[in-house]
Amino acid sequence: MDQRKITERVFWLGAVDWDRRLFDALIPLPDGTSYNAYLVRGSEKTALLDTVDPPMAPKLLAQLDGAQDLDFIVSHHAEQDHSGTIPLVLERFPKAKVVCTPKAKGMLEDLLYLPENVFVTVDDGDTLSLGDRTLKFLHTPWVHWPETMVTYLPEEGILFSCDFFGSHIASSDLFVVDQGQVREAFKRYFAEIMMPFRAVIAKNLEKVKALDLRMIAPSHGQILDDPSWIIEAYRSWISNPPRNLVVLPFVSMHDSTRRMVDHFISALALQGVAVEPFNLTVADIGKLAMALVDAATLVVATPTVLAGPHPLAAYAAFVANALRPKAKLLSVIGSYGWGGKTVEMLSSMFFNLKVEVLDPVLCKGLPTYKDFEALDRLASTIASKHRENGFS
Ligand SMILES: Cc1cc2nc3c(=O)[nH]c(=O)nc-3n(C[C@H](O)[C@H](O)[C@H](O)COP(=O)(O)O)c2cc1C
Repeated sequence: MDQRKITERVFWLGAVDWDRRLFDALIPLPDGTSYNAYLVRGSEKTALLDTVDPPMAPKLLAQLDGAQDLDFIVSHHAEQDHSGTIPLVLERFPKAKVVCTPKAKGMLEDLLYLPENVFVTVDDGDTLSLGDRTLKFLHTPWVHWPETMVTYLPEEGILFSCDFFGSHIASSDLFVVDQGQVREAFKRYFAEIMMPFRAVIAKNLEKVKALDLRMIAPSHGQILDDPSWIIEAYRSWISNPPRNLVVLPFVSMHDSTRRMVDHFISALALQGVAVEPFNLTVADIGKLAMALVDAATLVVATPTVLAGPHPLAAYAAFVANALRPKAKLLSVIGSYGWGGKTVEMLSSMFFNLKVEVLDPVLCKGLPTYKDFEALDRLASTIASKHRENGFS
């Protein structure tokens, strides 16, 4: 992809990664992704905002072929998918200065071996004149690392938001064309990357809302030329009360837990509670994260294996705890053969969540009618607690 003009003074550079299917060695990318860099050409100075993931460096460098000068490389975020090509850009433009927060400076030194003398650090609210264009830097610590910032271009009303408002989408459309189509990608990104920092994101959302905003240009996915809907979507994901929904990650080796899960899904449905089950042997962990954005209740279903939960259930519990969803209720169901500490071990893994732990339902071997009755009671308890709390 060649560089693309956004306005007379602002250009998209970067790479569309159509084939990538896994991010951070963890996150599934069903739609690929992009690494967006932006070039702002003022009447006197030129700035490149972020770079690309190192395997894509040749694409960015080719887009910079023929560029006369580059005065600044703004690094919003030290993670290598945005910063990793800074050393190569500096080789091409040795006089360029790297503009970042004081915290990012240390991190870029650590992560990229950048020497101290290439940096200009900026405080929250600082501006940098490029002549007839101005870069205003807004610190956004913990969106989603401690060193992050965003850049506002007041003359154009553009916010270069880096990972904030990002989405993993590979597309030839520079701008969002169909909000309905891309909403899930934005939600997936929020769930996987931003949800653990909800309180901080809420504050930064207020900062962004105060700007005269015509465009949000993130570092992954498409540019938003109608920023209002994504700001409202973020607000709802952060602040809306949880929904009348149970997220049910499960695993079963010999069908006993599976039979409990099937019964429990029906029992919840009969009580008017929505359920999203995730078979952990095949589940897309991004979809699980998205469901956790909304769910009022999390129930983990697992057999006992070597005295504790099945490792896949432990993995799902670890991820759910790390994402810090707004769930208010938690329980465990599953089957065992002779004994173990499955419930104790799983419950102790949710130390980040402020949840009420409901009585577990464990059965020996295959579930009997008594176990199904216990599952009915658990479903009924969940339904009434959802009703009492007004989760709809
Ligand atoms: C590798 C393995 C390890 C197991 N370890 C335990 C254990 O430590 N304690 C226990 O009570 N049952 C243990 N079991 C038995 C299972 O928990 C039991 O068969 C259960 O009913 C399986 O549920 P499932 O049909 O949903 O897979 C183990 C089973 C397997 C295959």
